[in-house]
Amino acid sequence: MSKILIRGAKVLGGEPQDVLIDGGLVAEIGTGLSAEGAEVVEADGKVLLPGLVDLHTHLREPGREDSETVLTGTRAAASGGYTAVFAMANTFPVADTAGVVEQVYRLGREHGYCDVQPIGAVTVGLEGRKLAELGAMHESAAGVTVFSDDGKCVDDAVIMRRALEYVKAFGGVVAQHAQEPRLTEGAQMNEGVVSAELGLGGWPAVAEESIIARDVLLAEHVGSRVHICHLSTAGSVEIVRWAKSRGIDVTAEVTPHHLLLTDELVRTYDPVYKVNPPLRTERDVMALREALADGTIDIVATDHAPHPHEDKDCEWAAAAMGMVGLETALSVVQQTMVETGLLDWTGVADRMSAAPARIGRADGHGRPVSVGEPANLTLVDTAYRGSVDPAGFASRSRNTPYAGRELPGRVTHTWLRGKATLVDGKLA
Ligand SMILES: NC(=O)N[C@@H](CC(=O)O)C(=O)O
Repeated sequence: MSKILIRGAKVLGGEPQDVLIDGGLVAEIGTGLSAEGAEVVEADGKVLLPGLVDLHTHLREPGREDSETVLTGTRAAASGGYTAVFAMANTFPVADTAGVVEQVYRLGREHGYCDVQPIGAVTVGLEGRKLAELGAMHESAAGVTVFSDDGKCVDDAVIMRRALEYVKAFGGVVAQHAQEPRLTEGAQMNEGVVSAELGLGGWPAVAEESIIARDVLLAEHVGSRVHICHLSTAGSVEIVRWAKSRGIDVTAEVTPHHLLLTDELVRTYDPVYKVNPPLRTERDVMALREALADGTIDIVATDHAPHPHEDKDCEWAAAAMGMVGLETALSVVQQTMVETGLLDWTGVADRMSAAPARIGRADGHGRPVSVGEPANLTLVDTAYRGSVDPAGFASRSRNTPYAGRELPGRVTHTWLRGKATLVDGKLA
């Protein structure tokens, strides 16, 4: 395996240093390191971060290869600086058996762009009625630790309780998509001033918050760990803050789009802004940013949800929900969290690498950038300014809300165990 010398990189935004990769590991860090026998990458003051880890990605394979595959999704991940992604279970067939999760896991390893850690469904067929074979998925070659019916809420309290009890036995975690189904029947967007004006069915904050409140109490009751997907409201933040102060073992994520965009955008009627949970208000956005900064929200997760154009380029009500996110996540976080002074690069490394790896138990990922650790790394040109051009995406889908928008920062290199997956912004 080749030697690589990354010269003059600001490790986690600190003073420029050289980082030598050898044998798939970080071999040396210092100034004026010898380049003998090594390929040199001039970092020129770019920021070096641990490879990013996404706890919430939709790769769509098997079943919806028209929107994404494990190959195209992991190429998109490498382009965005990711070295590991957790693949959601809402595929066709659903990832509710050892067979399906092993297939997805194996495809990730074969392609080699980014490690794929499958998430197992909580219930058979995501139907919410009967627990899936959680133990068998954990025992399989895929070693599933995270379980989620994402896209659907595990709304039956008894099923949720049983799932929490079951995964406790092997240190797993249930990642809840918090959406009370009856309160969101016919819902099209955030319930508020804009939905009233547009006459679109409202999706109340309480539909999310009531499930989070129930589930942190259930987690406390059974002494298990629960993770809350894509928090979108100020009230959800308050509940998670309260639960953590009580010592409940809860973690939470926020998506880049909920850190930046609001429901005002729905006035365009452009379904690119249609997403689950919906874009909320400015007040919610500010509360989510503060919660990510103070650690109430543990991680940024993309909820990368690719859809083919025929599922998005239609009238609002008929359009699919979701946005792609892997290739723009770090730029949105730079804009909303770093350039606002809410997080430094050490904080970003925690929220986008160390903490998601810890929650999902992704071995070898989210490790500090230090000697002896696996060389899972990403190099970011933080001074770059440019507008987003979806035509350049590695993802098979183009449903980004940022087309034509200027965002800061660009990932130039990604290394997975010392092997380059992205070089000068181009996939290896
Ligand atoms: N986040 C989304 O808007 N969409 C997700 C599923 C979901 O959470 O509804 C998808 O799979 O497309």
